[in-house]
This record gives sequence, C-alpha cells and structure tokens, in this order.
Amino acid sequence: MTLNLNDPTLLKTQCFVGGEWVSGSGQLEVFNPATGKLLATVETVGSAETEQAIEAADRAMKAWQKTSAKERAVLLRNWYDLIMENQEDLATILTAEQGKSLAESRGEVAYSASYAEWFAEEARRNYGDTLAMPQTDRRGLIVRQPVGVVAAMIPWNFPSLITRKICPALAAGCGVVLKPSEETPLSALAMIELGRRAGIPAGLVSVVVADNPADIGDVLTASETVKKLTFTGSTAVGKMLAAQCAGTVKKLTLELGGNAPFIVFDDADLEAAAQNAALSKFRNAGQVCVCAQRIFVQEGIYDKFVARLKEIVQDYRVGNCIDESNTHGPQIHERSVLSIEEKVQDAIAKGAKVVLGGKRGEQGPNFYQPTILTNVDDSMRVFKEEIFGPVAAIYKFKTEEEAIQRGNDTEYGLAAYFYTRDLARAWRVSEALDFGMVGVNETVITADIIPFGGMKQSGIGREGSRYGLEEFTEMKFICMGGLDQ
Ligand SMILES: O=CCCCC(=O)O
Repeated sequence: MTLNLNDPTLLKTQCFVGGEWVSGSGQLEVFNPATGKLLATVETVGSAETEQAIEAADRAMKAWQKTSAKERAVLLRNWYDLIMENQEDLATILTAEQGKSLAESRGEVAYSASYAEWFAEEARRNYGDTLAMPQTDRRGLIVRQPVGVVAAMIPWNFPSLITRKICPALAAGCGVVLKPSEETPLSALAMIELGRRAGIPAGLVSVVVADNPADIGDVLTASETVKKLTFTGSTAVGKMLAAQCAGTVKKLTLELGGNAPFIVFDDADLEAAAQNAALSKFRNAGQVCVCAQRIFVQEGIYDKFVARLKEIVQDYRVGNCIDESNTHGPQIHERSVLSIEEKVQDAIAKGAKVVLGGKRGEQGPNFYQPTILTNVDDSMRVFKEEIFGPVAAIYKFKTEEEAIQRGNDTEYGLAAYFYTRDLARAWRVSEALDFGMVGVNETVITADIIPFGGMKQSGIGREGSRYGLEEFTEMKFICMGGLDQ
C-alpha cells in the first residue's frame, strides 16, 4: 500500500543506529490494522546493534553534556518546527500504522511536537540550589547533572510520542536508545529522521526495531552503561522490566496501565458530562491508558445520562481512518478484539445489559463495535481490568462516599475524572481520589506543562512539566570547604 506523503523520504524502513540508517539482519512487516494490508517491511536489528547504539550514545553524550543549555534548546526548537512542518505526513503514517482517526493523529503529532518545544524552554531552567551550611568556612551546592545513557520504550497506542522521553533526556544532556513498539515503528522512525535533520548529533539518539523485542530489551536492561529506563506500556511488562533493571539499579520512569473512574454527580452539567465521557472513553477506539474506563453515574440522572451517551456514540462512523469521514478506527490487532469480547461476554453472563454494540465490527477482524453496557457491577472483569477497547460500562451509585470508595477500588492510580457543580465537593473528591491526575469537569487534561504519571501500580515518576526534566538528572551535592583561609 502506498501512502500519499508530501515527503515520501519520511517513510523509513531501516533502524537508525549511531547516526546512520543501517541495514538489518531480519525483517518486520508492518500492517494497517484497519485493512490488514502491508504498509512497509522494516529491516530489524538485534543485540549487537543495540550494544553499538548504547556505546554511540555514551560517546556522543560526553560532548553533548558540555554544550550550553541554549545550544540544546535551539536543537529541540528546530525539531519542534520540523515536526509541525511535517504534521500532515506524520499524521498519515500514524493513522496508517495505528488506526486512529486523522483528526486524532494530527492532534497527537502536535502534542508530540509540544514536548520538543516545552523541553527546549526547560533546558534553560535546569536549576540547582545552595545550602546555608552550619560551618562558616563552607558552602554547599546542589547541581543537577545528566543521569547517563537512557533506554526508552514506547507503546503502539501513541507511537509518535517519542518526544516526551527523548526531549527531556536531550535537554538534560543525556543520550538515548529508543525501542518503539514492533506494531508501530514507522512513526518513531519518521520522527527521528526529523530529529536528525534538526541537528541531533550522530550517535546521540538511536532507534532500534526488533522482530524479537526481548533481544533488545535484555541488552538495554542488563547494560551497565544504560543508567535509566523510561517505559510506557502495560503494568505486567513494566514490572518485568523493573525486575530486569534491578541488577544494575537503574533509575526508572514507568508509565503503566490505568482504570480511570469517570464519576457524574447529580448536580453535574449532564450534557458536558455525556459529551466528555464519550470523547474520553472512545478516544483511539478505547486504547488509551489515561482515559475513562469505569463510568459511575449517580442514580437520579443515570437513565438520562445513558440515553444521551447512546445518542452521541451511535453517530460514530467506524472504519479505515485514512478515509477522513470515519471518526473511529480499529483495535490494534485481533488479540485485542478477542480480549474485549471475553470481557463483554463475562459481563453479559453476569447480568449486564447491552444498550449499544456488544459485538465484533463488520469492517474487519480488528474491529469491535462502540459498546455501552448497563446493569454492570464491580464483580465483572470490565470493572477490575483495563478494557482497552470501545466499551463504556456505566455503573450506578447512590452517595459521594460510595463513588469515591468504588472509584479507588483498583490497583491502578493513573487518572480520574468527575463532574459536579459543587465547589466544596470538587475539593473533597479531588483530594480523596488516589490517582496521579484528576480532571474536574474536564477530560482533556494532559499537556506538556502537566506532570503526567500515576500512583499505585500505574507507575513511577512523572513525564512532562518541570518535574519531567528532573527525571533525567542526578542530584549532586558539592561541599566547598576551607573558605576562611
Ligand atoms: O500511553 C500514553 C497515553 C498518553 C495520552 C496522553 O498523554 O494524553
């Protein structure tokens, strides 16, 4: 399948190692999940090339960390400009390999660019501190230095979001070896080509694609040279990688799963709540860790809310999103459809009622219909597990205490949302929810400026914001003595 790109040279099919596009020993076929058609065959690499990438990053960062913050900022700003200039091509590649709507892809590319711009600015604010020492002949300083070579792994649901990891690392003075998901390597390769054009020094950032991800993962996690792992993906894989990193005591940033409650109180603006529940729940066909998963609606407005949500969702046009008239795309693969199907069947067997959908889509093996379930309860798999699909399960509740208790009843703690017009309740509930990010009367809460990350088993650390830069630095204390001589 040929993609209609303004700049066809952005469609890269080799890995980028040590500043060069390199031939690989294996081959990885990348398919459009909407059509099953082959998009590209990427030459893959293994452990030897991953070792080379680590050594190259280590070498390159020795010079890079000596550059001025301004120089690093200029490079990141150039990258931002190039991403935005190529937004349409990047969105086309993203939709083709991942399936999300073109509108969402354009948004993701701009969002990704925003991290390059943000960290171009933050690069100049890598501040330290001074201490009032108890001894008169001493001065204490705290400086922040680059953590070292960083291994970064990104998931298939946001394949162009490599900047949220690479840009703070570069701003801090680190080198990076990035492993994209094997399902969606093309966006990362296109993005890094633009990074190369923006002036990333040879070797400082490599992108390694494997047909056997464990080959690359094992080398990155065992390496003594790699000092930090930043990973976005499932909680199960995050735990495994954290265990692998324990041998070399690497610093970790883990952005893992979520099971976000979306709570609608009786006093809420019902139209806003229904519109935003739909927007959040069905974003990227339900494949977003941070979005609404368990929708709790207070009993007084439950029926009205369900009716309005159904009206909104039944208008969705599901299909191949390269056709811009389609609003929602496929799941990433058939395994995912099977997993959604099993969870919906479990709910139905335990008494759930299907208000909309509830079946595989007719568009192809990777599609599942936008679905609304009522009569659901907390014993069902749709309550306990991340659905990662277009299924809105709507739970009824009576009191605020009950909503908070059930909302918190999950091992995850990434994001939570609620709708109310009562200011005191807005504070109470915000403080009581055990989640890293809380949206009050708002679901579009993520941005370059905010600390993205979760509590409990949703992860460790934060990305973006001013805290996101700290994650790529080591704090060093310097004591200067003998100053009264
Ligand atoms: O997997 C990452 C989800 C990112 C979504 C966002 O930042 O809004």
